[in-house]
Amino acid sequence: MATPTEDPVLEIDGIKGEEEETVENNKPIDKVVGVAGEESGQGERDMALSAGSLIHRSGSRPQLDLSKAAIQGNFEERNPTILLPNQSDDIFHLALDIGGSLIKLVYFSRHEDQASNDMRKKTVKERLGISNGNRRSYPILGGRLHFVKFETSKINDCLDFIYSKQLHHGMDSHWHSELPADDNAVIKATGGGAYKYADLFKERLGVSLDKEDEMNCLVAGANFLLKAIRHEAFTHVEGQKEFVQIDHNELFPYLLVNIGSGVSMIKVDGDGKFQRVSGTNVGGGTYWGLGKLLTKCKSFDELLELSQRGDNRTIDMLVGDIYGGMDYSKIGLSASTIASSFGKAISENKELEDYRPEDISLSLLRMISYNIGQISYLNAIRFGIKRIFFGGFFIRGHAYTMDTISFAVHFWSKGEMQAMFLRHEGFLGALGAFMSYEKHGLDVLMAHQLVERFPMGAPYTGGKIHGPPLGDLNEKISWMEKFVQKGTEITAPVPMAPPGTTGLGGFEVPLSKGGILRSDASALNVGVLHLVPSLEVFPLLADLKMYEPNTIDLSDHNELEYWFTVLSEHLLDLVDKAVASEGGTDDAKRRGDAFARAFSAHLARLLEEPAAYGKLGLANLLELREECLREFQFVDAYRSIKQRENEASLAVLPDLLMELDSMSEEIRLLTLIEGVLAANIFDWGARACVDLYHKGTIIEIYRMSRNKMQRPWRVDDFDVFKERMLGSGDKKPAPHRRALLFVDNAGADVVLGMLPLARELLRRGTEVVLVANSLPALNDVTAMELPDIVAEAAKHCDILRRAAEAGGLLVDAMINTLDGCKENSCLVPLMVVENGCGSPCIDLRQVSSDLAAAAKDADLIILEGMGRALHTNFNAQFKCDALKLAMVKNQRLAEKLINGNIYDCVCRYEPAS
Ligand SMILES: CC(C)(COP(=O)(O)O)[C@@H](O)C(=O)NCCC(=O)O
Ligand SMILES: [Mn+2]
Repeated sequence: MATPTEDPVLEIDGIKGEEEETVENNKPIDKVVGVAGEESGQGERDMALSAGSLIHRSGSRPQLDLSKAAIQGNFEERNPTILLPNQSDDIFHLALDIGGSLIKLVYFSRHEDQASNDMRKKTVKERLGISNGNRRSYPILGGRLHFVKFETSKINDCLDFIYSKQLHHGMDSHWHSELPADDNAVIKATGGGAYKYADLFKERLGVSLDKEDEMNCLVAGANFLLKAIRHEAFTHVEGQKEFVQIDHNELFPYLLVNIGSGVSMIKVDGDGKFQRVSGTNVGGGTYWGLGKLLTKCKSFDELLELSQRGDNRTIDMLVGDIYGGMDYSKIGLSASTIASSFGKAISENKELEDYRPEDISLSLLRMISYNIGQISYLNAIRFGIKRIFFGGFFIRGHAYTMDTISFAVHFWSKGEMQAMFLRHEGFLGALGAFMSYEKHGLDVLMAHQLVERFPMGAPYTGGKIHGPPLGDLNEKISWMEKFVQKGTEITAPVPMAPPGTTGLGGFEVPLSKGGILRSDASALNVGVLHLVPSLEVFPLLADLKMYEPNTIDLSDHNELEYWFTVLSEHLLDLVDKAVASEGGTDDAKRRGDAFARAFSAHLARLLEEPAAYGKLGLANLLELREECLREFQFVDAYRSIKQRENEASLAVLPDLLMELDSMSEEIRLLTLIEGVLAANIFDWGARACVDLYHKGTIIEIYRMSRNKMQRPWRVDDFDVFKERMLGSGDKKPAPHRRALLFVDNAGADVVLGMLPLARELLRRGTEVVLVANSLPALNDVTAMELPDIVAEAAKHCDILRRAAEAGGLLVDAMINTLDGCKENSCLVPLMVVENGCGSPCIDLRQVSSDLAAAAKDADLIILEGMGRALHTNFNAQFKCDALKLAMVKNQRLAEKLINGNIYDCVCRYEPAS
């Protein structure tokens, strides 16, 4: 049996961390499930202990209040501190939904970081007018919300799990094991099991279950998910998932159909405003109960799997059976319509044993799903509701079930209504129970503060615990090694029954494609939700509703296959670099191997079902790769390459600056833009460029690239840009107030390309903010690395030095400034902010609050590189002037996007719209 994963996690954290919650080094009452004292857990605990004395405590029940949460951190921190100004005391940990077949857990854990004390960042913040408001000055808070499920029949495993993580205690005893457990500990719980198992919880864990109304919880959970998670709802028609963007203002009313053992139909009119308008006793329990009796199946999933090989025509009475093979066209029924589920069994002289269990299961599944779809439709009609969301563990991500329900809704509504499903369908109740704590703060969070990630395990196990929790990375790797053997079965497309056996012969025909039906029926397609209260929408987007970051939509299968091949081919080289970056040790090699397996498995899964992880664009794939590297603790695979290229480029920078200074303004501007485009060739993420590096030194390649810069470029708006910058004739336009320069790669790209351009803007009186990644991605320069690079460059350039001083980038110089050198206050500053991401691309719906603050006074943005200006944001429209600069380092992209060739350049200038 595979080891466990607890996958869907809401992380309340500046930048993500490890997915697995750590396990405390506590002694068990009876049996500990988990790994004691593993490294990260101990670290987390130690930090918590040392900071504990700073936290104000009271005797009241611990609560979590995320309202007005804001990040407080510095460039050096991996997990910047989040301050919760309204967080009064401690936090509460756990909420449960104990259903007939599954127990769902939502629990919160938090970890601490040191407070930020970075002078450099503080000054930049002051410059940018970012205030810390009324934040309290204790060093907290980051955390995660985890989602886990167990089979109810294995409730003891669940209790062990809760015990091993000490989830049943408030934070005090969790982090201070010497403190006595809280005798009055109460856990919010919903579902029938909250009553049934209350005594067991008291007996085993000494906690009381505080029962929450199930409907209340379902609605609260659904409302939260539908408002806060971008790709939560989807339609499922003929095997195809389509994500539906729900406008918050148009969400209500909707019909929530929760299909558990029985079925509830709830009309939802708002937060806390709902009415159970109907239901049916024919639900998941009926399918499983009857199915068990009729087929001797041992589990729900086994029964579901059987249905995939079934042919219901052998047992259902079809219209054609009654009408001699003819349609009953007068009332619109085709011969293949089910006239009566199981109806054939009356007329045939057969016993139960004469029917195939597969056929019985399919007939049952169709009977129940159609029936639920039909009753839901009738209720929607009754209340004039257009949208129906289906949830509950009956569905469990099973394609055929969803298709059947969708078909029924479509059929009866004559296409007027669409069934929709929820990716986190199984956790509605538990999430709602969590939200019933007095102050949980989740409801103030918005879509842009949630980032969904897909750590290994999540897509396959859907948060299901199969054994003790994964403790440390080592265990995860062992699990990966086992997983990969099994994973070949899991990830490879499931061989299906020939067409006609599953879909044909029914109540009209939902044409599910065979290959899309999966045998692992519990695939919920849920990832990990990181909750990052500090993220904001980039305020300069012209129209958020119209904004789509991805230029390449991978729903075109050819495109998908092409990019998958590119990424697969790149994998070996990447693993080499990653392993080398960690000293090439045996441990690094093992992790490298695990990373390669994990990433390949992701690719295989996505190739099989591109919508498995939500809406998929190229940017998501590139980010997935970076996240996967981090999951296996490769912090910065290109670290030494970046250093080497920085050094080489800094060495030639003074000569370049001298050369530039000898030019006229016009020629200089052109040379600067050429320089940016030419230096963008240093891209370790592009196959063609990596091959180039074997053929020459950095400086040789740079020269070659510069010499090839012939205008016109493939996209060439330089003249319009020049006019805006320099004017024409006597007209001298005012300089931009502030420019945001989204920089790309380390080395020549930033040092010989973007820095000289920044210098030119500074010289003209424009404030410059260099916007760089928060976390490493390929050879992209990070915000943490930039100040040193700028400081080095400033040694050879007065303009850069003074601007960097004014922007607080040079710490020593800044101290002088503080000592009384007033002169600097009138200088134009050069600053650095982090963008909030760790990917070669950028989704401007989710950027750091620092960047959002810096954007407020900006009237020019310059996006540089393939990732930021082409793969994403090529079509983005801005409220201010925008310049997009990139060299296209991929032949196919060049053909598709600009009808050109590899190494062609893009200089797209778009004045404020
Ligand atoms: C990963 C990248 C977007 C990085 O490009 P950059 O933003 O550094 O210009 C780019 O290298 C890329 O799309 N690479 C994959 C395509 C290829 O190897 O041809
Ligand atoms: Mn890059």
